[in-house]
Amino acid sequence: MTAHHPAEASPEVAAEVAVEQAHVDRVYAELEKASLRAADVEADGLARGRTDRTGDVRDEEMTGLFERDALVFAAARRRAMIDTQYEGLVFGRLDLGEEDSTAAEREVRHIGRLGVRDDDYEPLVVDWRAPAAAAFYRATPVDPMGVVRRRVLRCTGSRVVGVEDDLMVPVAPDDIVVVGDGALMAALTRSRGRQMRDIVATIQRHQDEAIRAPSRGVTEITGGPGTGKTVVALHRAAYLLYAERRRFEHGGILVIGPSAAYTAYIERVLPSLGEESVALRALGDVVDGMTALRPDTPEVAEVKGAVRIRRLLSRLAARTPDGAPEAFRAFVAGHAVRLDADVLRRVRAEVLRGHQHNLATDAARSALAEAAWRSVRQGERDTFLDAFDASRDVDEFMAAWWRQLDPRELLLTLADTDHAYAVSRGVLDHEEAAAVAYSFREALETGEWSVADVALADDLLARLGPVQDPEREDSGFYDIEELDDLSAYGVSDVRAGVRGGGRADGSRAVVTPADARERLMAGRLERASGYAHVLVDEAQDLSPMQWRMVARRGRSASWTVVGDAAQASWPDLAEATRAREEAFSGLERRAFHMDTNYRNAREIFDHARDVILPLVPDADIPEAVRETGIHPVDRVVDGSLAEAAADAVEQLLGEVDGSIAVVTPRRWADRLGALDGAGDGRVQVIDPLSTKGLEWDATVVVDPDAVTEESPGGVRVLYVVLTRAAHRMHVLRPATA
Ligand SMILES: Nc1ncnc2c1ncn2[C@@H]1O[C@H](COP(=O)(O)OP(=O)(O)OP(=O)(O)O)[C@@H](O)[C@H]1O
Repeated sequence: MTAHHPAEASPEVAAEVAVEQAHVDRVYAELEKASLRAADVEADGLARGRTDRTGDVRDEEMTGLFERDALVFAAARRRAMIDTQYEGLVFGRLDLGEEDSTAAEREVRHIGRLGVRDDDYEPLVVDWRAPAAAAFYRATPVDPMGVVRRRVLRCTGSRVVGVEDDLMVPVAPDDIVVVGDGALMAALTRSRGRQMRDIVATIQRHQDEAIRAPSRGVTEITGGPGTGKTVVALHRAAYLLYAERRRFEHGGILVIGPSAAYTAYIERVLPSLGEESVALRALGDVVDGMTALRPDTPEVAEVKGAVRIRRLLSRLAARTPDGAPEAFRAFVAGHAVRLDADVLRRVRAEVLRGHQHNLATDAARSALAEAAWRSVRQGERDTFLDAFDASRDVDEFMAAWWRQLDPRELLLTLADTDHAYAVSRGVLDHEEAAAVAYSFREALETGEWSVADVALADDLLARLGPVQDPEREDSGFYDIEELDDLSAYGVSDVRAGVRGGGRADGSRAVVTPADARERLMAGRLERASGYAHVLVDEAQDLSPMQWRMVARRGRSASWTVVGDAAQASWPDLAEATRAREEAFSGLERRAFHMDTNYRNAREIFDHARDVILPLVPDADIPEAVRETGIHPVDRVVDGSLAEAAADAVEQLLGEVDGSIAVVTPRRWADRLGALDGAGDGRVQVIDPLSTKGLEWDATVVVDPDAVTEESPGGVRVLYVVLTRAAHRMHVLRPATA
């Protein structure tokens, strides 16, 4: 499906390719030289610069040279990575000048993933994010910005394999050759792999405006399916890191997407643009120390995601923990002290008004001492308090009465239905409380948290504070070395093995109850760290509780927020919008709307549009730019659905070069699982919700009515599913019994 191979190129194209190849060769040669030179400089150059100083000027020269070479050296290393994994380092060229200029009068400027200069400090390649590259993306025939011709180079590693030109002036000067059918169309018709690619060579003008918008405040990017929202947002992250490197390298950029399948899908885009320092997190992976892939049922997800659950969490956090003593009895300074349950409850409530539980051990001890003194009031107060402080009985009591509480432990208490009823009185009805209790029993059976649980744990973490290490005195002076071994503190890398998405067939691993609990409690929950910029994709899907969780990580951040309401799977948009507005309160806003669908062939998108519009008349419908003449197949299957799906896959494997998804609701997942990995790994079987944000060359959509029925967002989720295919789509419906 690739449009041009050098072998097929006309002599005219071949000549232009040769011209570009000569320049690309120069760039690589320069990088090679600089790489060797920088290695030398690294070895001894800097030291010589310091000792053999002949004055400030020389010193500065040396430093300047070192810095430049170090940069180029880093660039050379990055280039090695780019060559092995991505498309070419140099991807664009501008010919700048007057409409009737001659070659000698025109400036030629090459654009690439990073900037490279020659020995004379002349730019051989301009970084795509530099102001000098803006015209590459912004020039149009209406506003050419001095550009006569814009050229996109297609490279494989260091080899130029094709060029695509756009003329920005009505008539090309005589010595300018214009070849190709336009780079954008060539890019869009290409086949898709398992991971998203960058679009750095073909960013469109309106996309560039969103990418280079100032970082301040909140930048909202909206638009229908396939309009490039995600890819634009990721290029924006790369741009911000370039334009304001100091600020963003310190605070960092957090990118949040809907699922682990999504983060795995997009994870190559930023490294391909030279940026690796961005934190990519799925919604089940936002809180350090906890990872969740499992979805709840739509009903439970709704209960866990709505703000009213906070009342329940607040009660959980304030409760006297299970197993805590009901009364305090001790001899202190010769007095028998007795504090009953009521007094203890009052002391606890009083302390929690001003402190987070896990950080309040000292405050609780002091408050208890005061209460004890009030109950005695004999002798010297200070003597009493000193004795209280030194008492072993008090130590023992405190260890049981005010032990450290892990948010996850509190959540798991809800697995007990009676307890769930008790703490949810007036907040949840009986049925809801029972469903929540059931969901935590599922966690205890599977050893897996649900995605919605993560936001609940984070809320509790904000109330309780992080769990504190056991007192240092306990571990003894000579044990200090062991403190480096974090496993002794229950810290393990829970992030391992998360990639790759949920199990499409809904199967469960078998685990013993003890293993399950250990897995649920593994690692340590960490307090939210603040980021300088937070980018939220598929923002329409965040529940109010998830917005609160994300907001804790962006208290002083600027934001990029990407979404499309018509693709929402969260049912109460109004409540979610309120929670989101709280996160952004007072920040300046700017909005970008994308209205061209670059993904779906028009025939496929028309099909999806006809499904959504009758039910969501105000859906944001983009214009699909690509027509193929190939209509999707939509048919009722009389015989076996699994066989029909296998046939469709077989056919599509012959028709497209790239990736294929079989999207199936839960009820058919078992029967279709065998197709996963077919076609040498080109075929993926996936559940409807996990398709959010992803795309394939072709899709087989199984039982669309069941997709709607099983999904929290109903037809909106079916709309997501029907807009994932770039080139071909089969929709298979079971015959009704
Ligand atoms: N300027 C461009 N050049 C080449 N490809 C592009 C361009 N803009 C978008 N695309 C391609 O269009 C497809 C859709 O982009 P993307 O996934 O970012 O859309 P989206 O708006 O986030 O979609 P959705 O909301 O449906 O998940 C991707 O394959 C992307 O690479």
